[in-house]
Amino acid sequence: MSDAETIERLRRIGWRGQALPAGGRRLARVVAQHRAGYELNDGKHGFGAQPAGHFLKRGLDPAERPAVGDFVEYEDGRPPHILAVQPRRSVLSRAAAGERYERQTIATNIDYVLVLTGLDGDFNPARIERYLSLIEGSGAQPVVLLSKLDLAADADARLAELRARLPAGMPVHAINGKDPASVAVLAQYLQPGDSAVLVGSSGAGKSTLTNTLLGEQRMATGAVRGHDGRGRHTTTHRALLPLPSGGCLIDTPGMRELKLTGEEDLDLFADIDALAERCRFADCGHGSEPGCAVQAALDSGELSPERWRSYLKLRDEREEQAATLEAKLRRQRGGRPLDRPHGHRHSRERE
Ligand SMILES: Nc1nc2c(ncn2[C@@H]2O[C@H](COP(=O)(O)OP(=O)(O)OP(=O)(O)O)[C@@H](O)[C@H]2O)c(=O)[nH]1
Ligand SMILES: [Zn+2]
Repeated sequence: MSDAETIERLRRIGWRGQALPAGGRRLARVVAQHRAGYELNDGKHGFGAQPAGHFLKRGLDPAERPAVGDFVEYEDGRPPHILAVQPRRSVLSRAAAGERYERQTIATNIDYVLVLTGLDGDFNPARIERYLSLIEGSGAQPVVLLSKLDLAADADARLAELRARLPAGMPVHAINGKDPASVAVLAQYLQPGDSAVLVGSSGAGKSTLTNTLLGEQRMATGAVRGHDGRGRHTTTHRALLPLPSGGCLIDTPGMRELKLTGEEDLDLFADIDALAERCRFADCGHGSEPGCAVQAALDSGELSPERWRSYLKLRDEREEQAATLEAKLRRQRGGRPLDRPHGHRHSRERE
């Protein structure tokens, strides 16, 4: 196969690089990560691969290991070996829930994160804001999608509520995930070379929307879920799905259970931060302090009470999460605080 053909094939699965690697190395995208190794796709075939030894070294920052979405250079063999990870254009990550403090990479090289919420009982603006804060800083663009438009009597009110809460300019689309005409509005995020992930709680309609985008029945949906009818997880694989519109969808069950990392910026609430800078006291608690710009904005209606409450909730959640992570890390280091190098232990303890 010619280089031009290879490049064309890789572009189809989201590669944005210019030159193919030299020295007999090939390129493919990581579509799944298992305990036993990786699954790669080169735009034509899926195949298993192992990471080269240097990726397994203890003490290596987990962020440097190959992750779903990565374009990797590999060497053919039995099995093929991943030798290098190409620079990433975006990284979605969260705090790992495990023993040690680690940032877990959920997916890389994602252009759009489609945050899907049903306009039914699933509808929860606070949860949408949490997703958005997870995406903040990743390099990917969030898009808010509301499914089950066909079932919702109060869709307009819910849309208005949501738009009032979200930052201006945040794309929001209400769709019927079962209807190709309704879903067509998403083509702008799924153009050739684009990579998107679909996140949202179980039953929100991720598989349904994926099927409509694919134009075929590729994934098991809740409709064929069988006896319990409660919408338990049915999607058991991760995959890279090239779409007819030219983009591709990466399916990452890892994002389903959302956890804040304690590291996110609260950039979503930049307007509130700007307000707080106008408070008379730099350490204003925005309660009953004199000259509090936040309270003044609440009084004048410039800041809505809902938005202020979500800000406080998100901030508390983030602080709690950060404290948990810090406690974990401290336990792991034998009780020493975070930034204390081993050699300074005795002198610091006398302080
Ligand atoms: N009427 C209507 N039903 C929908 C829509 N989207 C999803 N559904 C239904 O909602 C149920 C759950 O949809 P799924 O696509 O399985 O949800 P999911 O997010 O993939 O769920 P998990 O696989 O558990 O994560 C199914 O019965 C779908 O048919 C929609 O836009 N309109
Ligand atoms: Zn204040």
